[in-house]
Amino acid sequence: METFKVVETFVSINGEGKKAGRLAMFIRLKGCNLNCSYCDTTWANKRDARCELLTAPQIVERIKEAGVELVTLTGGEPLLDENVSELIGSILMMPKVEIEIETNGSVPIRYYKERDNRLTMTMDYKLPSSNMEENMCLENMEYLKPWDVVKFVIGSREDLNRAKEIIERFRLCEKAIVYFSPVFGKIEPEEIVEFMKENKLNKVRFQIQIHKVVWDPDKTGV
Ligand SMILES: C[S@@+](CC[C@H](N)C(=O)[O-])C[C@H]1O[C@@H](n2cnc3c(N)ncnc32)[C@H](O)[C@@H]1O
Ligand SMILES: Nc1nc2[nH]cc(C(=O)O)c2c(=O)[nH]1
Ligand code: SF4
Ligand SMILES: [Mg+2]
Repeated sequence: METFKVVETFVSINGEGKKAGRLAMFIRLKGCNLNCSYCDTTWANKRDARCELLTAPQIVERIKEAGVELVTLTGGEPLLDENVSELIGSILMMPKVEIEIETNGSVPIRYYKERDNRLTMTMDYKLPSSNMEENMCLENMEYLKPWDVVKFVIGSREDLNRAKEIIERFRLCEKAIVYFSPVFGKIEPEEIVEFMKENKLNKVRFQIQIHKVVWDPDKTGV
């Protein structure tokens, strides 16, 4: 049976996005195809990162034991695993369980177009300060569902202007739920809110990573 490279599993409150504040079980898969300037989980992307090789039934068992109804599948970049659909399918077999996939915007999401709102894509659009913008898979904008999230992680004024441009070009606020989030410690959160006010970004939501306020920002497993 196929196995998945799992660098950590833990229960915490979801600290980001539409499901923020709810208990969630995190499944973090190893490895990423990008190298964002601000990445807070570079340890999970290293070739020699320690991981468990778990089958889908083993992962499902952990979720059942934890008794949570929300699963956040993240990484690294979770959609790089060629068998990830099998894992998603197994998790969705559990009644009541919802999955949110944190994906970096560079991997096609079209394979997941037949899905209901128990499967949410929380997709980043990587801005200039990440140094990864050229890797964005723009066709993904056509495969967003109204319950999906597009997240702009913002580190500079240039990022803010670019995010606005992208939102307008792809009419993102009509297609999905749009979030602005500061690169932790890199930009004054207030600058983002001021930009939203100046530009009347009524449909954009602002967020801060809650887990970095509750715990030490460098702590893993929370
Ligand atoms: C660690 S990534 C893993 C999933 C996927 N690789 C991605 O980038 O979406 C999860 C989320 O954390 C965000 N993130 C990473 N480092 C951050 C930082 N220093 N400040 C704010 N958000 C950060 C990413 O932009 C992404 O939205
Ligand atoms: N508490 C908590 N919430 C999160 N939401 C998305 C996370 C991620 O790393 O993808 C994350 C994380 O690492 N911790
Ligand atoms: S895509 Fe996600 S995991 Fe990969 S380097 Fe960027 S923030 Fe880190
Ligand atoms: Mg994180």
